[in-house]
Amino acid sequence: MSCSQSNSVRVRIPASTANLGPGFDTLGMALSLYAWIEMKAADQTTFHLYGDEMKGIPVDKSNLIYQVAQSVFKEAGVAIPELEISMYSDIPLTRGLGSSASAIVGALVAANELIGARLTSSKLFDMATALEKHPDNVGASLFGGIIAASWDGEHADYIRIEPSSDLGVLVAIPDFQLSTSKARDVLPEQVSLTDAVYNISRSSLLTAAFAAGRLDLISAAMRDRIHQPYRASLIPGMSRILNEASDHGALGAALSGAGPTLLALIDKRAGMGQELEEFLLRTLNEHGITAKTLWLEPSREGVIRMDKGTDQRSFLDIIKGD
Ligand SMILES: Nc1ncnc2c1ncn2[C@@H]1O[C@H](COP(=O)(O)OP(=O)(O)OP(=O)(O)O)[C@@H](O)[C@H]1O
Ligand SMILES: N[C@@H](CCO)C(=O)O
Repeated sequence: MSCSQSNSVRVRIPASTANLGPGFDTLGMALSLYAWIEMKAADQTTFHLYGDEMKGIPVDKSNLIYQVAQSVFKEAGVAIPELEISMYSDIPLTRGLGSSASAIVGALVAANELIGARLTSSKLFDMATALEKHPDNVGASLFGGIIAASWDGEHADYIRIEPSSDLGVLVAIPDFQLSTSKARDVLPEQVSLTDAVYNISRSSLLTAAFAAGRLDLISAAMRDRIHQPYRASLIPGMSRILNEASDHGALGAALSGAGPTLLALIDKRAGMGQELEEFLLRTLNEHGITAKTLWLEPSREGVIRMDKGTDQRSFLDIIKGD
């Protein structure tokens, strides 16, 4: 592989929320919270990880970013065994905001750009979904906006929906981590036909409501019976928040991904919802959970390459300035 040692690729990847209530493993949305990855071929593999969210991430070849990059090179039939990888992230780890998906998507796209974009975005989506095991987080981080996706074990299909410009997002991020595998372990092997129909109807309605910009339907459509009730014991206060968030100004509320973050959607035309924010924090506090809130937007852009076009800043300048 003739890849100049000085060529580097820098990408910005959005966080994501998966499931959006009833759309378990299928409906995701990109969020305006980001991670950045810089990658270049090197003589020896080195890592530069910046920021509090990178604590505990391995800095050897077992690192997820390195491993994913190598899978791209293998798929494309090229060899770049040694890499210099820099990463900064504002996406909290293991909280239900798609940190693993952002790392996978960033690594896939950076590695693919490094070799001249030999793999298609559809191939990258399939590889990302195979790694993450479900398409909702990775689809949102790749393509931005709202993603409805399905996965047959080999190929992922998706439709991207442009989020309404009136849609705002409030997340309450508890001060504890909950791994996706632990949150999946509490789910039942089977659900009843009644619960399946309950979810299919709401997930279909929610997808159509997003596509049509019908924010008034979100409250009814965001209810779920196949994952949130089973995960409630892992997040004290969650059931009350999901049941009562609409009384405090939310269009709807859901567990974000596998949790523990809770997400509420709002109509920005109605104001920024201080009462809603206080309700979320107070309810979690009453259940012994401390949390921080963030006001976010849907991210219309998915992963983007930052070293093209206007942005010529160094990686460290991005960390300081963005
Ligand atoms: N930048 C990174 N580099 C290496 N590993 C990472 C990185 N970001 C995340 N990971 C791995 O992913 C794990 C978190 O994945 P997990 O699926 O449990 O949570 P999440 O992706 O934050 O949330 P969710 O999937 O529910 O939205 C971390 O514990 C870490 O092992
Ligand atoms: N759809 C996944 C998202 C977490 O990665 C779940 O809820 O388990």
